[in-house]
Amino acid sequence: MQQKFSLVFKDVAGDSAPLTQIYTDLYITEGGALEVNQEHEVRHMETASRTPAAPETTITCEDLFKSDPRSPEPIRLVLTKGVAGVGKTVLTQKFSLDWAEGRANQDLQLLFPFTFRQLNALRDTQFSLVGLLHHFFSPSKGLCSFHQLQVLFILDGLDECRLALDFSRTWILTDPTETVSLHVLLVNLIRGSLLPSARLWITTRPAAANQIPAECISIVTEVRGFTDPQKKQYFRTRFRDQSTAVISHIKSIRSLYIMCHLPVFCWILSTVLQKLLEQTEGPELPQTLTQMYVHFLVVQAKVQNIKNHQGAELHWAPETREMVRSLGKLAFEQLQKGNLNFYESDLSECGLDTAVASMYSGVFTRVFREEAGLYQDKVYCFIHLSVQEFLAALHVHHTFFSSGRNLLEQKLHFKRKPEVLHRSAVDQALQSQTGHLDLFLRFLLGLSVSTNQRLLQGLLTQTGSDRTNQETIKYIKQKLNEKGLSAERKLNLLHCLNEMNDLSLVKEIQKNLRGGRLSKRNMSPAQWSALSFLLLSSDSDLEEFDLRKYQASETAFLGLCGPLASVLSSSSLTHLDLSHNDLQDSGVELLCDGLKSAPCRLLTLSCHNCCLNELHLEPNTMGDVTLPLSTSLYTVYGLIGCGLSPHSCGPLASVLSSSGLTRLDLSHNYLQDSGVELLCCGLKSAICRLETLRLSGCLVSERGGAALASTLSSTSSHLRELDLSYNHPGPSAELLTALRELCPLLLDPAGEHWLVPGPRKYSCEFSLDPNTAHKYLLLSEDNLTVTFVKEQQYPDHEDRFTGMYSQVLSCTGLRGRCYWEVDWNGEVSIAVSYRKIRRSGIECRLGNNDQSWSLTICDGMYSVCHNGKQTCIGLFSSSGRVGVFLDSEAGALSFYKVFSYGKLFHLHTFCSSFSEPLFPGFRLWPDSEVTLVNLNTQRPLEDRPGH
Ligand SMILES: Nc1ncnc2c1ncn2[C@@H]1O[C@H](COP(=O)(O)OP(=O)(O)OP(=O)(O)O)[C@@H](O)[C@H]1O
Repeated sequence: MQQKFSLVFKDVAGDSAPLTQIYTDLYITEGGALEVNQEHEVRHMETASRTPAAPETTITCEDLFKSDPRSPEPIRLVLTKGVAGVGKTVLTQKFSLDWAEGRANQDLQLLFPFTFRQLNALRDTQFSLVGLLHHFFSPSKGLCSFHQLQVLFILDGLDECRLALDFSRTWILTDPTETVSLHVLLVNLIRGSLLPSARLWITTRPAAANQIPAECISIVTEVRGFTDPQKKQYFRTRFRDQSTAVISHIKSIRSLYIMCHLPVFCWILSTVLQKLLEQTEGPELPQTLTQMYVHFLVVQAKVQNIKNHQGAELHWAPETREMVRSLGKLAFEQLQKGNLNFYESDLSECGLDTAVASMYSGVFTRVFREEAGLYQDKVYCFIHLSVQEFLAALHVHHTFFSSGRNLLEQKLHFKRKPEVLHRSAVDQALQSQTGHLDLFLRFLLGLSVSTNQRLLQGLLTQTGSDRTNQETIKYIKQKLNEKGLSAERKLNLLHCLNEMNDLSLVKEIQKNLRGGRLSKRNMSPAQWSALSFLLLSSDSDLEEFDLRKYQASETAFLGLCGPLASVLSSSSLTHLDLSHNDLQDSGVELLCDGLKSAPCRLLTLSCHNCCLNELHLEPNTMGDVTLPLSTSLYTVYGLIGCGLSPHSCGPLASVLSSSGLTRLDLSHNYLQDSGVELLCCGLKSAICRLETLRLSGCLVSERGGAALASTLSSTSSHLRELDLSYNHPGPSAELLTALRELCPLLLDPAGEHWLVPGPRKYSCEFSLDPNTAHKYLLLSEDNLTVTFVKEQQYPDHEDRFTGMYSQVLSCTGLRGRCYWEVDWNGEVSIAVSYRKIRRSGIECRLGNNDQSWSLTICDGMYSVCHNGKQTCIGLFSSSGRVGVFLDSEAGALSFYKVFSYGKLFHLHTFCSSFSEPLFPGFRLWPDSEVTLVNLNTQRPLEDRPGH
């Protein structure tokens, strides 16, 4: 075993290196459901990159079989899944070598590593378990009883298994000496009928994981590839002195850096870079995905030529050219059929005879590999699906430009215009539900770039200059503006433009972002997609995107929902704060696409004050796929709602119990007891990872409080922080208080009066301060109304506003949660301000400095302003009522339009950390008036004249 696993391939020439020297630690997580993965591995990898999501439990190779002290069950079967090339095989080799060399897992007395490829070759042979072990492991001869021994079987690559593992119909076998078909033997070993005390470790790509019945599996782990530090470690080991320059080059090209998440890509990239660095000083390093694969192919060809022509550095010798073309044909034809593994018959269909194929696999060891089937079929595959897609694109490109035949449409064209081929490729890729042609398209378009064609001179026919690609670029941009395309497909089109070196869309967006604005422009769908592309490929790690920085208007926000959905589904964005936004159904629908996607790694979702009054959850439509969060958030303006209906809350519990969400802020929403009870079902699940739950002001009373208390006392709860302030838990508060040690708790203020929907329950009273009133303002006797009048004679006072702005402040500074309403007439600013605001000069204008925030209504036009930055909201009416809600601790100041029947329409929310008490204040223009409404005694608005 030491001999077998101590060396791994180091480079394309077939040189090996010690595994212990090359091996870089992998990021492995514990948990995760079985899933059917229809995603392409490369896209999956792009999505799974960036920083690992925080609360995942990582596990080391040594601890795989260590039982959880809380669980009495020993670990019998570990299922490790991971996409192609993520390092599963290398991991099992490292495990075996560490064991064989006495470094780890020494409690095991016997270890039998198998690959399913090896077993496939014996699929028609009958074996007993003992016989099988004797067949593969000669030192085990003479061994026929395992009962007293700690034994581990490793079965690598379940996805390649060609044996029919039928767990429901295979009869029970318990005798390790009884000879049976191999599939019977394996089924019984896996389900524990045969050698129940033996441990098993099965590795698989995700798509095949569900072949093993859940009841047979003790734990599921996932190899996630390299984290950023691990990527760097890999390149440090590979490049030593040159590693700093190599790492900084790779980091500068985001798409390549992201791909290095996958060890097999690190290997491909290292191979290319190593050769380029050896050949020239200061070489031009690959900038796009196509360029990297082109270099990879060139490196292989050179190695081949050097072997065949005694070191002469021919670029494309005729036999190499033929070889690449035949492989391209095979790649394309099998890609169309969806095949990743091929047999001799497949090769001969492509005109490749097996002897030639063996030669190819011997030479192109790291492009194409032949698996050693002992007696049966030989199996061939490309080292990674992306290599197959690249060669397939090469074949389609070459066929079109050399013969005029468009293989995608089976049509012959006399004029070989690139756009004709490209259009059909774009159309076909866009029609795919699964995106199976996305990468193929990227390569095909990348191959049209002249620098790539120059590198392949002698293999490819030149197709003209980059100018001939303009038609294709125009077509892609046109597609990006069309309706009905999924965010994923759009993103791929952006990648295609990148491969074609067209950065015009992205540059437009960068210009907008630099200008700090997204709202002023009416952005096209293509530009919104470009924004999401930019967000995903930005050099800085995207954990947080603060839309507020760009002053997005409501329309801008809705426009962003689509891109955000694709960001969610294809990045590891971990925190999303949508608080104080009018999501609207259409925006929500778009966002949900992203929230539902399996790779979404969202941990924190804040919907603080989103007027979220019903959480409606759709049933999981994707079988076993783990849905991190599949909510549809329905927005209703005003905080009057209908509460969570029981049927819609059941699925919420299941979402919580299948997601890694750690923080959920549902404050100021209308959840009620029934909603909270259902939420608790999810919280109690062993998988739920929620640590912080904010339910402040959610109309929770005793029943909800009791449900939360019982959840907190359950062993599986991870909750470490619960905010139940502004609710009425009643006697259940005592139960909750008793659990403070387990989970810090915010219960105060509490009381029945908080069980009223909407912010009016936070209403506060204050009056205006005559000493602050400008000389054109007259206060009523009770200091609750202010009117613009002719000049008044007021005594001088240091607090009085003087100069050109007719303003007044309240007597009282406010903190915490406060709500007030004002009736206004004419043209006014409704504002809050720190006390220290200046009282004269341009600086004192409410909203025009960093100490005040205002809503101004002039000519029926509403606008908000802080620190001189004004944003228009829209046209409404020339008189009416405005509600103001301040939650200084949450850092939110919201303005609402109040309709005559009491409903609130959210206008705007300022988010800021308010460091001092805020004084309500007003600015009035001629013929205007403002009255503070006493919310306790007021008559309904419609009873009064003028409304
Ligand atoms: N831990 C590691 N350290 C260094 N290189 C690694 C590591 N894991 C994998 N590699 C590199 O990646 C290549 C692919 O890895 P491996 O064959 O283990 O992937 P896999 O997950 O088994 O893929 P598949 O599902 O296609 O069989 C290896 O040949 C090796 O070059």
